[in-house]
Amino acid sequence: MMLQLDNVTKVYKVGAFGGKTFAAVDGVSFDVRSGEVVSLIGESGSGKSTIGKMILGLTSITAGSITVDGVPVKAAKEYYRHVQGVFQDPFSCYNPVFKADRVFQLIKESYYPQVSAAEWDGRVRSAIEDVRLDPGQVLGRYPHQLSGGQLQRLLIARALLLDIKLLVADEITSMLDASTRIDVLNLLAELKERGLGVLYVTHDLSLGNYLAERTVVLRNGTVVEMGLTDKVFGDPLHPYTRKLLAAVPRLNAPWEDAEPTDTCHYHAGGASGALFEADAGHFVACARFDGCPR
Ligand SMILES: Nc1ncnc2c1ncn2[C@@H]1O[C@H](COP(=O)(O)OP(=O)(O)OP(=O)(O)O)[C@@H](O)[C@H]1O
Repeated sequence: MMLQLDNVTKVYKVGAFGGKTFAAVDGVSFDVRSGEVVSLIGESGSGKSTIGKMILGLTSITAGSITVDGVPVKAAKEYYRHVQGVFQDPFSCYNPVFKADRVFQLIKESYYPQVSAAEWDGRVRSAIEDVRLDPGQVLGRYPHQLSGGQLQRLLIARALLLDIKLLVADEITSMLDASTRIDVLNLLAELKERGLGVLYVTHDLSLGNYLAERTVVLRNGTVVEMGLTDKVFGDPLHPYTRKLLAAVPRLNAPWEDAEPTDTCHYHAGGASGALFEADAGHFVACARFDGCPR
């Protein structure tokens, strides 16, 4: 499986009558392959969710292309058999009027109508066990009777009932407490072992670091740095990445002052810059990277 984003741009119409436009995502290219987690990191508003939504066909692509195994994103049944998303707020994915396990029934009705009820029941139970839940404790319950972590895991189980190759996980741990969060992260790590590709969208660097082989750092809709997580975290080249990584705020020195200001695309005002390959597979956006006195 290969998810490929090629120069992807998303322009929203904004303003009272949609008279103005705003590029939420601007020329983004990266890929995700089978058996790997790629984390997409950026601050609020950097365009992470917009990228996730475009991959899932929930919003249109203004320019560029997104393909999964060469097939362009298509908001159609066959596409969703292989590509699924799980989102931040698990409660919003369930209808409070129905029991939570209705989400499994809906999958059966649209994808596996020929499977007998007994066989389906077995598949549901084993998918629930795969996400380390006890079917006896979660089946037959309403959403409000389950915790956020349980609902989140049920959504992952739902995705597993399909033949998924790519999971887009958008801030899925942000509403969970610390120990449940680690459980869900470990679950994603297991999915990767099974050969799935996972795009892990987060604003939390430590979580991205925990899971991902590769990291893509997004700022204002453009990629400022990407590469192996060890490289991006261990040898961050772009001042923006360094800022994100700086755990301790420099109280008496704004970071802008502490970094070179005249050689870097980021400081030069944020015009979209080309990505330079600074090191094997380690890319950084810097208009004059070669001259950067880092
Ligand atoms: N439907 C829309 N119409 C206009 N602008 C939008 C729309 N959806 C998102 N935006 C804008 O696009 C930018 C990127 O939004 P996006 O939700 O992708 O960011 P994000 O990185 O996922 O942020 P967060 O972490 O807060 O979810 C933001 O400035 C947002 O206000």
